[in-house]
Amino acid sequence: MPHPGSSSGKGKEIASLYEDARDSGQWPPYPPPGETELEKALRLEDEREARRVSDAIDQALELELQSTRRKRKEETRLLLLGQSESGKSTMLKNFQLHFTPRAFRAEGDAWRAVIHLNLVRSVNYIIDLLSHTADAQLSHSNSTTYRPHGDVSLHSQGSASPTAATFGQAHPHHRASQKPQPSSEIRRFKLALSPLRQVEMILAKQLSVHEREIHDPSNTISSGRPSEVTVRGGRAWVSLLKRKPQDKAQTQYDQDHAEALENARQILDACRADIVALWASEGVQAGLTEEGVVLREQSGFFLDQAERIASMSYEPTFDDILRARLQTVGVEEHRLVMETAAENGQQWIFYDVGGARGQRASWLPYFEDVNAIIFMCSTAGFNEVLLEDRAVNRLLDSFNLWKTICSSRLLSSIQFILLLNKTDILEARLQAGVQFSSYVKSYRGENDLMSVTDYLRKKFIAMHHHHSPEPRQLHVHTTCAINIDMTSAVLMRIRDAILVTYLMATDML
Ligand SMILES: Nc1nc2c(ncn2[C@@H]2O[C@H](COP(=O)(O)OP(=O)(O)OP(=O)(O)O)[C@@H](O)[C@H]2O)c(=O)[nH]1
Ligand SMILES: [Mg+2]
Repeated sequence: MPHPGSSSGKGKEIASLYEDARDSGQWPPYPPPGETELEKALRLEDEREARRVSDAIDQALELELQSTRRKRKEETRLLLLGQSESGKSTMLKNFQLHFTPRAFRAEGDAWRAVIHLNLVRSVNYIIDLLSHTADAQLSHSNSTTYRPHGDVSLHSQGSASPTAATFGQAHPHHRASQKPQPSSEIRRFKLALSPLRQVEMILAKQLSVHEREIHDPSNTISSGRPSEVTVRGGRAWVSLLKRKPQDKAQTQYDQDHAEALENARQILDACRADIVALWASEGVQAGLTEEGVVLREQSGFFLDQAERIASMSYEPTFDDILRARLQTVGVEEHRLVMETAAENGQQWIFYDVGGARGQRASWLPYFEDVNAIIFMCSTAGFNEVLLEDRAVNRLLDSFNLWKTICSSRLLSSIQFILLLNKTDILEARLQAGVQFSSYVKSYRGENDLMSVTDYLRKKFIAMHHHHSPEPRQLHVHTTCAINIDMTSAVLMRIRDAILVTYLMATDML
């Protein structure tokens, strides 16, 4: 909208004088000493003009504010919060799949490169881990990976609050320090799969992966897992990777890009049999067990489907896309224009944030002006530590984050939705005999999924009650965000809850 004073330089100048005088608390400005009648008449004319310009500015600002408010009322804004890997982006994908299936399907191709990079990084990680003897030993002490014998390092940070949980201390177990040299089998795999280093480089480059992410085996091994995929420039990679090689009207850059990806696919396809053999090898599995690495439970794990995914004809399925891991950096805005009959045309705006500790400061500006918060907690975090701070237990970090979010005054009148996610991993661990009570000392219930999720639900509700500045609605659901059917039932309930808030905000209820 043009500025009311912009057409008149003089008007603007006078308006600014007028503002200065008003800011200094002196209005109307004192007449200059010795003012003649003519000067006085000119001054009064200037003042009238200044007042007119200033009023016009105020009026324009007010109109703009009203229009923004009206527009915002027509949109539903949702903020996804939670620690890294709690499943925020995966939940967003579920929303896209359910409410904007056409747009989401169009992104399928773009996800292929991310899935390929996830797969290739797992392969390169295994080879590095099992062939770097000394580094591999380092990884054992630093790993964030779940260990069946419960030797994840935890810090008890119990507080006097009635909602604080008490976590068990670590029982580090030390292994003998000698480790065999890489076996001839690993050396053979290393040679056969060496072209995958190039594939990793190509994919990282095409996805615009952060430079610090480009492969460094020692970093990867010491983190105890394949490196994360983090892209630069928000969602730009999606539109870039959506283009097909046969598209007309491509720039040279687009063509080079498509060719590079095609190249990567061909190399991957040529290595397919060796990738499958690597993962099927008893020696490799024994080596991973020896290192205490459970890749199957890690984000972006695709080795079980390597045969299908590494093939030249591979098309990502929705299941694959939900399992793909792409770390969020900063805050991404996703505008969903609903395609479903009941919501057709409605706009839902999701703010998907990076959940790692270093990212959390960027959340604050989004606290104002959202209709609801969806807070995600990984229930599987009870025996895991944060990647960015291995001294901190994941569940305890979620508890503390939840308390902070609940106590924020900015959010006091916002609707809260809490999703207790990754229940599939939680259940698998409990069934494997990992005792929840060994990590959460205050837990007295049975070691099964129902009892543990019930405990967590009550704990989070109690914290919400205790820390909220004023009473507020809270909806709690247990989820497995990679399970489309289970999640779709939860989505309907979230949609209903949000719709009620939306109708209330637009004075329709
Ligand atoms: N097994 C299982 N995996 C899940 C579930 N939810 C998410 N994941 C996987 O966990 C990984 C991390 O999920 P994301 O959605 O990327 O996590 P995030 O909260 O967005 O993490 P940041 O972007 O780092 O803040 C992905 O590979 C998902 O496929 C779940 O319920 N069960
Ligand atoms: Mg994310």
